[in-house]
Amino acid sequence: MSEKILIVEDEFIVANDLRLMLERAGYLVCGIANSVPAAQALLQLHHPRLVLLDIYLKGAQTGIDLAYQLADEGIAFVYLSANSNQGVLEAAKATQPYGFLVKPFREKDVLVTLEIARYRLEHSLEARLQQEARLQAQLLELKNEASTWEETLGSMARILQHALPFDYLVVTLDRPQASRWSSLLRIGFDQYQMLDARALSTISGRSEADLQTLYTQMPAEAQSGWHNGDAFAELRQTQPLQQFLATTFDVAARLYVPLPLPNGAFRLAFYSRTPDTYTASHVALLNRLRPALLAHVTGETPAPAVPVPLPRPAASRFDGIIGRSHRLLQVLDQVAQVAPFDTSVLILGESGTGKEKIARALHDLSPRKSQPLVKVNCGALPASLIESELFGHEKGAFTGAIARRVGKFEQARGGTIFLDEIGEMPLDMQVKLLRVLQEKEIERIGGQAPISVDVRIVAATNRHLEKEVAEGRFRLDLYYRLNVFPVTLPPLRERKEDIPALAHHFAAQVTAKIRKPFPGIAEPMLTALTAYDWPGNIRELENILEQAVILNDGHTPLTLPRPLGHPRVAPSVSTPAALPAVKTLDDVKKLQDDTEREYITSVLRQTHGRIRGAGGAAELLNLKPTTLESRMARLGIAKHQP
Ligand SMILES: Nc1ncnc2c1ncn2[C@@H]1O[C@H](COP(=O)(O)OP(=O)(O)OP(=O)(O)O)[C@@H](O)[C@H]1O
Repeated sequence: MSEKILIVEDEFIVANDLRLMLERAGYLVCGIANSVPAAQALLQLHHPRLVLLDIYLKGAQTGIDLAYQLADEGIAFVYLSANSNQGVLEAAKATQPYGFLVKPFREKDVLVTLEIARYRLEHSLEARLQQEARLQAQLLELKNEASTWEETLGSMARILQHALPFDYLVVTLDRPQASRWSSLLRIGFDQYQMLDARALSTISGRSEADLQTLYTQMPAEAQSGWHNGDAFAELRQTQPLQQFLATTFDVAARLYVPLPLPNGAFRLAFYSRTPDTYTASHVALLNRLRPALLAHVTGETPAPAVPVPLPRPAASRFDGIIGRSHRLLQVLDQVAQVAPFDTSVLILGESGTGKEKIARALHDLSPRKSQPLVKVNCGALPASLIESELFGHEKGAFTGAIARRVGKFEQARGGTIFLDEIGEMPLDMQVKLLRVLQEKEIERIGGQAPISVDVRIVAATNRHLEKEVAEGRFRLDLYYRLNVFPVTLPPLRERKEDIPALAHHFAAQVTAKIRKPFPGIAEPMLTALTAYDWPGNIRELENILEQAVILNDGHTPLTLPRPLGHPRVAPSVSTPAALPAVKTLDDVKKLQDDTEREYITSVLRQTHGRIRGAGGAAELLNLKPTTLESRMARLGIAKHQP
């Protein structure tokens, strides 16, 4: 093996124990450092690929300070820590370590954690190199496309976005005769709006001349650099352009890279609304891409006088995923980034945030898209069935195994398996799953020989997996294997700007399904939807819209079917997927009437038959009492009973 490893630990006895342990396992320990400067010197000398890193060290700097440097240099690191407080753990976690070992450690845990770290390093390195090669090729291709300066910039933005996130980009081309600048605002996945001084003036209310001055009189910085969060807030105090961009586009971080040309420079300034977006690795990436980025600069054509919206790519890569909030776009960027590779992906997020939808998008964007995507709901399977469900069984393997059964892993061969609710998987199955991940082989129950399977694993959970690990319900080694590429879906309350588009989407979907006109959504309903916190996330929103459509008369805009946050009073209204087969218009009408009758009856049951007044059924249903009464008459609901 002879993998080089550095130990950064200030307790000599601990460090020495580790050294012996690692050497026994075949690692090459290239040194022991007890402080950050000592570690930096050894890093320069030996270039190890792995570092075991204590948090508290001799001197002022901690292991967390060193971790940022290690991450930038692509060196895998595993923290060694005694039980630290929550704040320190949070700070350590933010550096995205490859593993965590809590003192005192068992030899087995150290070796397993290091093995996982190596696996993750190889996979992330491989993925990074492949991604860079792809970026280079795509940027170089731009040179061959005959297009305007605007189109070239738009394509460049699209190519860079997934490796280098931004919400706004300013590109300046300095030439001895003149300088020119262009700017792009991200308005959707793969969609950008070109903004020149005139467009910016419309948005901000400042004069065009003013803006021209602001953009052109920025001192040209010679050095690359980035300002995140507080550092950007400080920069705003001294640079009026940054102040303008922060207030106009709500940006909170900036990355700046000047790329020198033989006579001039090509300058890129990326801005993000997420305060901690940029790192040295982004600067390094842009410098590596420099030849490809500059290749098209010389082939520019003059800009048209009027700003043009950039053309939309023919088909969005995320059809059916509604929303363009900054938080959702970040997730889609990650998905686009990881989709082409075989890397395992762990999708995290509260219930109903769209984890399954993202898993499908991931599969559809991958080279496996023409092969099956097989879903397994680990939470819904009894422990006794899960093994046979996943791996299959041979005829006669156990009582009741009357025929051979092919498991989900085999069904997914060449494709993707989506392990939903992975946090619910029993511990003994977790061991077997780990084996599949390591060996890429499964064994049918009662089978004679292992069967090799080429399957990409996408798992999802709404549980806090680290807590599950801490409480002994989830294996640490499996967690690290699955957590190679985590994607976290934000809850709906953190991206409220997506609510109106989602509401329209669901209403249109249900009306089309039950062939009812869609008269739009009333403004007060939209306001209430946006104000609400959505504990059930998108699924809850979808249900509300479905109920609103069913109760709607087909002419007046949709109104809330019940006060939001009010517990559902009707027996569950079926989701569109579960609607019975609807073949004729009469079926549609009957279905609508049945659902409406059921719903109104259950509300009346809750109000003990009271229609009018505060807390009455009419108020709960957001209807006029007279409207409710006439609906009840039509549906044959007696007033006094339900
Ligand atoms: N961005 C989106 N655009 C349109 N529909 C969405 C979006 N996100 C989720 N949905 C819809 O919301 C519903 C819930 O999504 P999904 O089942 O993917 O959530 P989940 O996080 O997997 O839920 P759970 O944790 O309960 O399994 C589905 O009907 C899905 O189609």
